[in-house]
Amino acid sequence: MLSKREVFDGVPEEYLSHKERYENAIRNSVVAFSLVRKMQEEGKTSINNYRDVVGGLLGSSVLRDGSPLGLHYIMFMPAILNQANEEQQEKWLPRAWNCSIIGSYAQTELGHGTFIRGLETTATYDAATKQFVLHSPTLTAYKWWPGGLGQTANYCIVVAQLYTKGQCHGIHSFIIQVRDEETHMPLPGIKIGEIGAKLGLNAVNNGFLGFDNYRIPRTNMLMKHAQVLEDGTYVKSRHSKLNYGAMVFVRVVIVFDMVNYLSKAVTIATRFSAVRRQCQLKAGETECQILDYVTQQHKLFVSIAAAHAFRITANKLWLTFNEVNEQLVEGNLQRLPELHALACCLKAVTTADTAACVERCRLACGGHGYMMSSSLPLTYGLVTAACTYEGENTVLLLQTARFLVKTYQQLDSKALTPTVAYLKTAAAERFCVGWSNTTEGIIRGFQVVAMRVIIMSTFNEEVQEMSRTVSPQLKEVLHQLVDLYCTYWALEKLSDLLLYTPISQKEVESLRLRYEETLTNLRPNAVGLVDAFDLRDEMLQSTLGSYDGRVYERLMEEAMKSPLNAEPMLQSTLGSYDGRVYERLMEEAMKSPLNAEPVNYTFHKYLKPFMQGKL
Ligand SMILES: CC/C=C\C/C=C\C/C=C\C/C=C/C(=O)SCCNC(=O)CCNC(=O)[C@H](O)C(C)(C)COP(=O)(O)OP(=O)(O)OC[C@H]1O[C@@H](n2cnc3c(N)ncnc32)[C@H](O)[C@@H]1OP(=O)(O)O
Ligand SMILES: Cc1cc2nc3c(=O)[nH]c(=O)nc-3n(C[C@H](O)[C@H](O)[C@H](O)COP(=O)(O)OP(=O)(O)OC[C@H]3O[C@@H](n4cnc5c(N)ncnc54)[C@H](O)[C@@H]3O)c2cc1C
Repeated sequence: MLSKREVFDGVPEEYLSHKERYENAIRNSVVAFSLVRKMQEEGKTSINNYRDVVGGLLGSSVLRDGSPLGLHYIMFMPAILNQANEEQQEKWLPRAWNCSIIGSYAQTELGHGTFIRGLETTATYDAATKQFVLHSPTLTAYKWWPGGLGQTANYCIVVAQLYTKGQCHGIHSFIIQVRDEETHMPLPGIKIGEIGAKLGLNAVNNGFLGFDNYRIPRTNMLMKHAQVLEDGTYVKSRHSKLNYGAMVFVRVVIVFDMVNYLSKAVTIATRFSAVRRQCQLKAGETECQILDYVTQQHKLFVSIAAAHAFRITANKLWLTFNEVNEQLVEGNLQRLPELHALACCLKAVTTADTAACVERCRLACGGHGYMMSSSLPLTYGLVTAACTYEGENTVLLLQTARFLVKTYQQLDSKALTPTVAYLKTAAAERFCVGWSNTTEGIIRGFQVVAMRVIIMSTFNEEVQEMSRTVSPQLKEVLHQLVDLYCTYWALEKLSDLLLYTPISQKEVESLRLRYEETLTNLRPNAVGLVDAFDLRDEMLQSTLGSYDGRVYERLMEEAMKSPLNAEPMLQSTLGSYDGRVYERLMEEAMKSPLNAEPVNYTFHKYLKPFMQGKL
């Protein structure tokens, strides 16, 4: 539906100013998200399954550099679902869902992003008026980063330190109106604006927000988990981290988002590598497709495998997320730490790997990959941001490490949840079982090393399962992809395997050979494998990656869109296509600075005195 809309054509965004980009992004987002609303009206989507539609839309590249409405769907609504009680959901969700209000999520401040217990914004309860007073006591207390907050949102979820009866109860969430619903002017007591240009996501309208003793009704505190009663009494949540649920949701969604971007980047780079020819193996021979070089295959093929591995893992994570949430509704909090550790780890590993793979895809396209029109630089800007937002990756990995260490310490006393059951066998097998260069052997090795084992074993299990129903040819290719993913990471993480498993030098050598053989075996199917991601040209938006392979024609067409090329390249008064020779000669003549004034000053100073014989 979207690809039929002409609204996405026009001047490439790179040539627009920062302000024009924002205006363009609003125009395009309104077209895109009005389709979501239409689908909702036609019963094709509902609030319960909009992750696919909205996630697909944001990750599709139709909105190339992000959207100022993204946070409304990805965080504002999930935060209401996760943290508002039933009454509050009834009040706010219908308005949010039909976009009669647009929201953002304001947690991070100038001074604190990671350490959220250190946030400085205060929400102090005034029992006399039954209101909370929101205040930013310092510059570092200003909210900084929230997507869409600059000029777009009129509401947002604000995370602030809750004070009641003189006591601080830690951070809680509040729904806050920041702009007038009619005029869109910031409300008194609200200081709001946009934070400025960034490496990427420049259409997202990230904002800042400060409060000057700004009052909101008591009922605007999101009270699903903890409450403040009318007299100011504080009622604790069952678990202090239940308030972090929206972050867990977004971390899960980000894993799906990485699948989109990785498939896109590797489709572009693989198709380009099939078109591009460079160098002769023997003098006089046709130049080779660069896709035939084993070094090029090494750059690209692991991304094809990783895209499948991440998709399968994301689906499994989504199932776990829903299972644990159902248990939470029933009051069972047992698997919350496991879900948190899983979401942290998978968000961190998939964003870091995707960013590295997208950059490899860009390098694999040589100079042309450096062009904005290839879509690879923008894609890199989008995925590298995900390494930082929604929890900086190192910090998230430390959260997972904390969970693993804790679990390891309780190996003998506690039953292990499914995702960490491997720790028991790994602990027992360390150095006891020999190394084996098979997929299962590598997975067993990684169980000891405990990195990426979740992703690897899930990928392997799912492919084993699929193999029962697919053709023998497809089965073979799927197994090659699993093999490639496992051998690639075994070679990348050799130091860990050498340190913690009995892998020998000979086995490393044969692993390397096996890896190269798998690359060669996959080569004939490489283009077919990326075609199978089924990404339309309108989504790829790349000069290098289109299905028809017209790489060079598209590069030239795009170059001609540069405003610098708007003037005729011939730059000749005599040779223009329209034949307006004399008019052009006159137009050019009028550009002479000497024609800017009717009489030049030298006439009066030199020429006239000279002509009158006075000089
Ligand atoms: C399709 C579209 C896809 C993508 C979106 C596209 C565009 C959107 C772009 C950007 C959106 C970005 C939004 C944001 O960035 S919003 C801000 C996000 N901010 C963060 O993520 C902050 C990161 N920091 C934290 O999460 C926490 O502060 C941290 C977990 C690091 C520490 O929390 P805290 O200090 O409160 O806890 P600790 O004392 O360290 O731990 C105590 C205990 O609690 C456990 N814990 C922590 N978090 C959770 C949780 N969420 N659930 C369950 N348990 C949790 C922790 O492990 C400790 O456990 P234990 O060891 O047992 O004591
Ligand atoms: C594009 C983008 C969009 C965003 N959108 C939003 C939004 O909509 N709403 C919102 O509220 N926020 C948003 N954010 C903010 C984002 O959530 C934070 O930037 C992120 O959580 C990281 O926090 P920080 O910037 O404070 O980094 P810092 O925590 O200052 O990190 C700096 C360095 O310190 C290290 N570090 C910090 N703590 C530790 C530790 N305990 N141990 C070891 N190392 C540590 C980190 O690993 C990192 O190397 C966005 C950010 C970006 C980039």
